[in-house]
Amino acid sequence: MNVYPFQAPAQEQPLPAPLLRVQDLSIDYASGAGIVRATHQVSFDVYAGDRFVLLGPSGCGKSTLLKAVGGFVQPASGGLLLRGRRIVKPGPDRIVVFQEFDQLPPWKTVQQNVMFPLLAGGAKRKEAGARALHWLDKVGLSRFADAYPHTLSGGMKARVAIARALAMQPDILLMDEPFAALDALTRRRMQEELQALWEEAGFTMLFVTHSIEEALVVGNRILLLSPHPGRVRAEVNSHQFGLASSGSAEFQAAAQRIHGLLFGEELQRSACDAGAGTAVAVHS
Ligand SMILES: Nc1ncnc2c1ncn2[C@@H]1O[C@H](COP(=O)(O)OP(=O)(O)OP(=O)(O)O)[C@@H](O)[C@H]1O
Repeated sequence: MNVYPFQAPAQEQPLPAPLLRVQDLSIDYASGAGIVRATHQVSFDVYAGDRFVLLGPSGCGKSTLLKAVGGFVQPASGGLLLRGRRIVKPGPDRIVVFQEFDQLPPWKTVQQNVMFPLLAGGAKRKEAGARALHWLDKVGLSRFADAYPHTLSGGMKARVAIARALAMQPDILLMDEPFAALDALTRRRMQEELQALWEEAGFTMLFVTHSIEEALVVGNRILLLSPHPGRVRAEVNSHQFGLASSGSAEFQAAAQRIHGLLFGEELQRSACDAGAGTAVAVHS
Protein backbone atom coordinates (compact mmCIF):
# COMPACT_ATOMS: atom_id res chain seq x y z
CA MET A 1 0.00 0.00 0.00
CA ASN A 2 1.29 3.46 -0.90
CA VAL A 3 0.53 6.29 1.46
CA TYR A 4 0.32 9.87 0.23
CA PRO A 5 0.48 12.42 3.04
CA PHE A 6 -0.54 15.91 1.96
CA GLN A 7 0.68 17.77 5.00
CA ALA A 8 3.96 17.65 6.83
CA PRO A 9 3.65 14.53 8.99
CA ALA A 10 2.90 15.28 12.63
CA GLN A 11 5.14 13.82 15.31
CA GLU A 12 4.79 10.04 14.92
CA GLN A 13 2.67 8.57 17.75
CA PRO A 14 2.36 4.81 18.16
CA LEU A 15 -1.23 3.81 17.26
CA PRO A 16 -3.30 2.09 19.95
CA ALA A 17 -4.53 -1.45 19.24
CA PRO A 18 -7.53 -1.33 16.89
CA LEU A 19 -10.96 -2.04 18.36
CA LEU A 20 -11.95 -3.86 15.18
CA ARG A 21 -9.50 -5.47 12.76
CA VAL A 22 -10.71 -6.78 9.41
CA GLN A 23 -8.01 -8.75 7.65
CA ASP A 24 -7.98 -9.94 4.04
CA LEU A 25 -11.69 -10.62 4.22
CA SER A 26 -13.25 -12.43 1.28
CA ILE A 27 -16.92 -13.36 1.40
CA ASP A 28 -18.82 -15.59 -1.00
CA TYR A 29 -22.51 -16.28 -1.41
CA ALA A 30 -23.90 -19.42 -2.96
CA SER A 31 -26.53 -18.51 -5.53
CA GLY A 32 -28.41 -20.37 -8.25
CA ALA A 33 -25.75 -19.33 -10.77
CA GLY A 34 -22.89 -20.58 -8.57
CA ILE A 35 -20.65 -18.76 -6.12
CA VAL A 36 -20.86 -14.95 -5.98
CA ARG A 37 -17.82 -13.23 -4.48
CA ALA A 38 -19.14 -10.19 -2.58
CA THR A 39 -15.86 -8.81 -1.16
CA HIS A 40 -12.29 -9.67 -2.03
CA GLN A 41 -9.40 -9.45 0.47
CA VAL A 42 -10.69 -6.38 2.27
CA SER A 43 -8.62 -5.09 5.21
CA PHE A 44 -9.17 -2.15 7.54
CA ASP A 45 -8.80 -1.20 11.21
CA VAL A 46 -11.33 0.74 13.27
CA TYR A 47 -10.14 2.50 16.43
CA ALA A 48 -12.19 3.38 19.51
CA GLY A 49 -14.14 6.58 18.84
CA ASP A 50 -13.88 6.30 15.05
CA ARG A 51 -16.75 7.20 12.76
CA PHE A 52 -15.61 4.79 10.09
CA VAL A 53 -17.50 4.80 6.80
CA LEU A 54 -17.67 2.08 4.14
CA LEU A 55 -18.39 3.85 0.86
CA GLY A 56 -18.87 2.36 -2.57
CA PRO A 57 -21.31 1.77 -5.41
CA SER A 58 -24.33 -0.50 -5.13
CA GLY A 59 -23.36 -4.17 -4.93
CA CYS A 60 -19.75 -3.60 -3.82
CA GLY A 61 -20.33 -5.52 -0.61
CA LYS A 62 -20.77 -2.77 2.00
CA SER A 63 -23.74 -4.44 3.70
CA THR A 64 -22.01 -7.80 3.47
CA LEU A 65 -18.99 -6.39 5.33
CA LEU A 66 -21.28 -4.95 7.99
CA LYS A 67 -23.09 -8.28 8.33
CA ALA A 68 -19.74 -10.04 8.70
CA VAL A 69 -18.77 -7.65 11.51
CA GLY A 70 -22.19 -8.34 13.01
CA GLY A 71 -21.38 -12.06 12.89
CA PHE A 72 -24.28 -12.86 10.55
CA VAL A 73 -22.11 -13.87 7.58
CA GLN A 74 -19.03 -16.09 7.69
CA PRO A 75 -15.90 -15.32 5.64
CA ALA A 76 -14.61 -17.57 2.87
CA SER A 77 -11.13 -16.47 3.93
CA GLY A 78 -9.53 -13.86 6.14
CA GLY A 79 -10.85 -12.86 9.52
CA LEU A 80 -12.36 -10.32 11.87
CA LEU A 81 -11.17 -9.48 15.37
CA LEU A 82 -13.04 -7.37 17.92
CA ARG A 83 -10.83 -6.39 20.87
CA GLY A 84 -8.45 -9.09 19.65
CA ARG A 85 -11.13 -11.82 19.77
CA ARG A 86 -12.30 -13.54 16.60
CA ILE A 87 -15.87 -12.72 15.56
CA VAL A 88 -17.75 -15.96 14.99
CA LYS A 89 -21.40 -15.09 15.75
CA PRO A 90 -23.67 -12.13 16.57
CA GLY A 91 -23.33 -10.59 20.03
CA PRO A 92 -24.57 -7.64 22.09
CA ASP A 93 -21.18 -5.95 21.66
CA ARG A 94 -22.19 -5.18 18.01
CA ILE A 95 -25.62 -3.69 17.37
CA VAL A 96 -26.96 -3.00 13.88
CA VAL A 97 -29.23 -0.10 12.90
CA PHE A 98 -30.87 -0.66 9.51
CA GLN A 99 -32.81 1.74 7.32
CA GLU A 100 -36.02 -0.26 7.70
CA PHE A 101 -37.35 1.30 10.85
CA ASP A 102 -40.47 -0.79 10.63
CA GLN A 103 -38.27 -3.31 12.39
CA LEU A 104 -39.68 -1.64 15.53
CA PRO A 105 -42.42 -4.03 16.75
CA PRO A 106 -45.64 -1.97 16.36
CA TRP A 107 -47.36 -3.45 19.40
CA LYS A 108 -44.67 -2.11 21.75
CA THR A 109 -44.44 1.52 22.84
CA VAL A 110 -41.29 3.50 22.09
CA GLN A 111 -39.93 2.85 25.58
CA GLN A 112 -40.80 -0.85 25.40
CA ASN A 113 -39.01 -1.05 22.05
CA VAL A 114 -35.83 0.34 23.60
CA MET A 115 -36.20 -1.87 26.69
CA PHE A 116 -36.79 -5.07 24.74
CA PRO A 117 -33.17 -6.05 23.92
CA LEU A 118 -32.04 -4.94 27.38
CA LEU A 119 -34.55 -7.29 29.01
CA ALA A 120 -33.59 -10.04 26.58
CA GLY A 121 -29.97 -9.50 27.68
CA GLY A 122 -30.93 -10.08 31.32
CA ALA A 123 -31.40 -6.51 32.62
CA LYS A 124 -33.96 -5.99 35.41
CA ARG A 125 -37.18 -4.27 34.30
CA LYS A 126 -36.56 -1.16 36.42
CA GLU A 127 -33.00 -0.72 35.19
CA ALA A 128 -34.05 -1.35 31.56
CA GLY A 129 -36.81 1.24 31.89
CA ALA A 130 -34.43 3.85 33.29
CA ARG A 131 -31.80 3.15 30.63
CA ALA A 132 -34.41 3.38 27.89
CA LEU A 133 -35.61 6.75 29.17
CA HIS A 134 -32.03 7.99 29.43
CA TRP A 135 -31.31 7.23 25.77
CA LEU A 136 -34.72 8.43 24.58
CA ASP A 137 -33.90 11.72 26.27
CA LYS A 138 -30.53 11.82 24.44
CA VAL A 139 -32.29 11.53 21.08
CA GLY A 140 -34.96 14.06 22.08
CA LEU A 141 -37.85 11.60 22.36
CA SER A 142 -38.62 11.39 26.07
CA ARG A 143 -42.06 12.93 25.44
CA PHE A 144 -42.85 10.04 23.09
CA ALA A 145 -41.90 7.19 25.44
CA ASP A 146 -45.51 5.95 25.55
CA ALA A 147 -46.25 6.47 21.85
CA TYR A 148 -46.52 3.59 19.39
CA PRO A 149 -44.21 3.41 16.35
CA HIS A 150 -46.96 3.96 13.77
CA THR A 151 -47.59 7.44 15.23
CA LEU A 152 -43.96 8.54 14.64
CA SER A 153 -42.32 10.17 11.61
CA GLY A 154 -39.50 8.41 9.76
CA GLY A 155 -36.89 10.57 11.50
CA MET A 156 -38.38 9.78 14.91
CA LYS A 157 -38.32 6.05 14.16
CA ALA A 158 -34.67 6.42 13.17
CA ARG A 159 -33.99 8.07 16.53
CA VAL A 160 -35.77 5.25 18.40
CA ALA A 161 -33.62 2.71 16.54
CA ILE A 162 -30.46 4.65 17.45
CA ALA A 163 -31.55 4.99 21.11
CA ARG A 164 -32.32 1.27 21.23
CA ALA A 165 -28.88 0.43 19.84
CA LEU A 166 -26.95 2.82 22.09
CA ALA A 167 -28.87 1.70 25.19
CA MET A 168 -27.18 -1.67 24.69
CA GLN A 169 -23.81 0.10 25.04
CA PRO A 170 -22.20 -1.90 22.23
CA ASP A 171 -18.48 -1.79 21.54
CA ILE A 172 -19.35 -0.73 18.01
CA LEU A 173 -22.55 0.61 16.45
CA LEU A 174 -23.13 -0.80 12.97
CA MET A 175 -25.25 1.44 10.73
CA ASP A 176 -26.45 0.21 7.34
CA GLU A 177 -27.61 3.25 5.33
CA PRO A 178 -29.74 4.24 8.33
CA PHE A 179 -31.02 7.48 6.77
CA ALA A 180 -31.40 6.38 3.15
CA ALA A 181 -35.20 6.12 3.28
CA LEU A 182 -35.65 9.61 4.76
CA ASP A 183 -36.40 12.80 2.83
CA ALA A 184 -33.42 15.09 2.21
CA LEU A 185 -34.14 17.58 5.02
CA THR A 186 -34.77 14.88 7.63
CA ARG A 187 -31.69 13.00 6.48
CA ARG A 188 -29.56 16.11 6.96
CA ARG A 189 -31.04 16.70 10.38
CA MET A 190 -30.36 13.10 11.39
CA GLN A 191 -26.73 13.41 10.28
CA GLU A 192 -26.46 16.51 12.46
CA GLU A 193 -28.08 14.76 15.44
CA LEU A 194 -25.86 11.71 15.02
CA GLN A 195 -22.81 13.97 15.07
CA ALA A 196 -24.04 15.72 18.26
CA LEU A 197 -24.79 12.37 19.88
CA TRP A 198 -21.35 11.07 19.00
CA GLU A 199 -19.73 14.17 20.50
CA GLU A 200 -21.74 13.67 23.69
CA ALA A 201 -21.62 9.90 24.07
CA GLY A 202 -18.34 9.12 22.28
CA PHE A 203 -19.28 5.76 20.73
CA THR A 204 -17.54 3.96 17.86
CA MET A 205 -19.43 3.40 14.66
CA LEU A 206 -19.12 1.65 11.35
CA PHE A 207 -21.42 3.38 8.87
CA VAL A 208 -22.39 2.17 5.40
CA THR A 209 -23.46 4.60 2.69
CA HIS A 210 -23.23 5.07 -1.05
CA SER A 211 -23.49 8.86 -0.70
CA ILE A 212 -20.13 10.64 -0.92
CA GLU A 213 -21.55 13.74 0.81
CA GLU A 214 -22.98 11.69 3.66
CA ALA A 215 -19.67 9.87 4.07
CA LEU A 216 -17.78 13.17 4.35
CA VAL A 217 -20.29 14.61 6.83
CA VAL A 218 -20.68 11.53 9.03
CA GLY A 219 -17.21 9.98 8.93
CA ASN A 220 -13.76 10.75 10.24
CA ARG A 221 -12.27 7.97 8.07
CA ILE A 222 -13.71 6.63 4.83
CA LEU A 223 -12.87 3.33 3.16
CA LEU A 224 -13.51 3.45 -0.58
CA LEU A 225 -14.54 0.17 -2.17
CA SER A 226 -14.38 -0.79 -5.84
CA PRO A 227 -17.45 -2.03 -7.74
CA HIS A 228 -18.39 -5.67 -7.35
CA PRO A 229 -16.61 -7.63 -5.95
CA GLY A 230 -15.60 -5.04 -3.35
CA ARG A 231 -11.89 -4.44 -2.98
CA VAL A 232 -10.28 -1.60 -1.05
CA ARG A 233 -9.46 1.29 -3.36
CA ALA A 234 -8.28 3.84 -0.82
CA GLU A 235 -8.77 5.22 2.64
CA VAL A 236 -9.52 8.90 3.10
CA ASN A 237 -9.16 10.92 6.26
CA SER A 238 -12.24 13.16 6.51
CA HIS A 239 -12.28 14.33 10.14
CA GLN A 240 -12.16 17.98 9.10
CA PHE A 241 -15.57 17.90 7.40
CA GLY A 242 -19.04 18.21 8.88
CA LEU A 243 -22.41 19.66 7.98
CA ALA A 244 -21.09 23.17 8.62
CA SER A 245 -18.47 22.74 5.89
CA SER A 246 -20.70 20.91 3.41
CA GLY A 247 -21.08 23.87 1.05
CA SER A 248 -17.42 24.89 1.15
CA ALA A 249 -15.01 24.71 -1.79
CA GLU A 250 -12.79 22.33 0.19
CA PHE A 251 -15.72 19.97 0.81
CA GLN A 252 -16.72 20.02 -2.87
CA ALA A 253 -13.12 19.37 -3.90
CA ALA A 254 -12.88 16.42 -1.50
CA ALA A 255 -16.16 15.02 -2.87
CA GLN A 256 -14.80 15.34 -6.41
CA ARG A 257 -11.56 13.57 -5.49
CA ILE A 258 -13.46 10.72 -3.85
CA HIS A 259 -15.69 10.44 -6.91
CA GLY A 260 -12.57 10.11 -9.04
CA LEU A 261 -11.10 7.47 -6.76
CA LEU A 262 -14.35 5.48 -6.69
CA PHE A 263 -15.22 5.59 -10.34
CA GLY A 264 -11.98 4.70 -11.90
CA GLU A 265 -9.95 7.80 -12.63
CA GLU A 266 -6.33 6.91 -12.51
CA LEU A 267 -5.66 6.38 -8.79
CA GLN A 268 -2.17 7.78 -8.53
CA ARG A 269 -3.08 11.07 -10.19
CA SER A 270 -6.20 11.57 -8.06
CA ALA A 271 -4.28 10.89 -4.90
CA CYS A 272 -1.55 13.34 -5.77
CA ASP A 273 -4.18 16.00 -6.57
CA ALA A 274 -5.91 15.54 -3.24
CA GLY A 275 -4.29 18.43 -1.38
CA ALA A 276 -6.12 20.50 1.21
CA GLY A 277 -4.98 18.32 4.06
CA THR A 278 -6.96 15.22 3.15
CA ALA A 279 -4.59 12.33 3.59
CA VAL A 280 -5.24 9.60 1.09
CA ALA A 281 -3.87 6.10 1.25
CA VAL A 282 -4.06 4.33 -2.07
CA HIS A 283 -4.11 0.56 -1.97
CA SER A 284 -2.37 -1.14 -4.82
N1 LIG B 1 -27.89 -13.49 0.35
C1 LIG B 1 -27.24 -13.33 -0.80
N2 LIG B 1 -27.16 -14.33 -1.70
C2 LIG B 1 -26.50 -14.20 -2.87
N3 LIG B 1 -25.85 -13.06 -3.22
C3 LIG B 1 -25.89 -12.02 -2.37
C4 LIG B 1 -26.60 -12.10 -1.12
N4 LIG B 1 -26.46 -10.90 -0.47
C5 LIG B 1 -25.72 -10.11 -1.29
N5 LIG B 1 -25.38 -10.78 -2.42
C6 LIG B 1 -24.54 -10.26 -3.51
O1 LIG B 1 -23.31 -9.83 -2.95
C7 LIG B 1 -22.90 -8.61 -3.56
C8 LIG B 1 -22.74 -7.55 -2.49
O2 LIG B 1 -24.02 -7.23 -1.95
P1 LIG B 1 -24.21 -6.15 -0.79
O3 LIG B 1 -25.66 -6.06 -0.47
O4 LIG B 1 -23.29 -6.45 0.33
O5 LIG B 1 -23.71 -4.81 -1.52
P2 LIG B 1 -23.91 -3.30 -1.11
O6 LIG B 1 -22.65 -2.60 -1.48
O7 LIG B 1 -24.35 -3.20 0.31
O8 LIG B 1 -25.09 -2.84 -2.09
P3 LIG B 1 -26.25 -1.74 -1.90
O9 LIG B 1 -25.57 -0.41 -1.74
O10 LIG B 1 -27.04 -1.85 -3.17
O11 LIG B 1 -27.05 -2.14 -0.68
C9 LIG B 1 -23.96 -8.28 -4.61
O12 LIG B 1 -23.50 -8.77 -5.86
C10 LIG B 1 -25.17 -9.04 -4.16
O13 LIG B 1 -26.00 -9.40 -5.24
